[in-house]
Amino acid sequence: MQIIKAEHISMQFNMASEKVDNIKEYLIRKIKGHISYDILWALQDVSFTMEAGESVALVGLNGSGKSTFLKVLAGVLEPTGGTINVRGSIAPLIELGAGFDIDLTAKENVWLNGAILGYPRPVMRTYYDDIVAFSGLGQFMDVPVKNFSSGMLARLAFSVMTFGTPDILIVDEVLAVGDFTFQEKCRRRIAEMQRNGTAILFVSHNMEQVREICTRAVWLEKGKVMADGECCQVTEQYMKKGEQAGGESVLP
Ligand SMILES: Nc1ncnc2c1ncn2[C@@H]1O[C@H](COP(=O)(O)OP(=O)(O)OP(=O)(O)O)[C@@H](O)[C@H]1O
Repeated sequence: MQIIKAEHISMQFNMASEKVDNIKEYLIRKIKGHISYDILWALQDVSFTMEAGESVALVGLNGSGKSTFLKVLAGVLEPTGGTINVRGSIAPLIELGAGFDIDLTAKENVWLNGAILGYPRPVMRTYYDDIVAFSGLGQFMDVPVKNFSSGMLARLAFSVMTFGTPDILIVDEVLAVGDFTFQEKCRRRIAEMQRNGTAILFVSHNMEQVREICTRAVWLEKGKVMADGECCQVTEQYMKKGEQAGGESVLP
């Protein structure tokens, strides 16, 4: 069963092309129509489908459009063009700390995120202890998350997003900031979710991790799909191209 169907997706960003020193100057220029923008196409005519239970990696150099595409799929960004159909629930681990209120404690944020994900309070009550235990942050649950390190935030976010069995788990580079003990735990949790039928959409610059978790890969470059196919083949093509470019930028 197809759970994601994205057709001809494009995403345009307007990048201010001159420096404005303060908000007052910005507003005056904006009212006078004196703000100029460069147009950047972060995604261009990207079509993508995903079957239930599949594990797909998005690979590509910095700025190639991976996070933008995940945000579009998760409904965080409205694409400039194209259509998207998603069947089922998405647990999005996209931006570290997104979905958290930094002034609230870790405990309050667990409840907040449970509500955002649509879990009733009695369900959250049954999951709460497991979420805390998995995060390993038991003694920090009453601390506001603004005082958390990026690794602690990643632990909390991963724990909150991966309880239950969402239809699709989106993981964007979040594992990179956790320490090796937590990365190992996350890998085991992802494998367990895969066994339970959750589809995984995974972004990482670590090709070893990508090959371990995914069977298919999609390679993005300058917002376009360069290849879509068997994971080892696509990642090899992608790395070969990178080596040939000798570290040259492929930013849009
Ligand atoms: N909110 C935004 N406003 C303006 N430009 C943006 C915005 N978000 C992304 N971009 C631009 O879109 C392009 C693609 O960015 P994106 O974050 O999707 O790349 P990425 O492949 O995830 O990169 P990385 O591997 O560095 O995380 C970049 O040039 C980036 O500057």
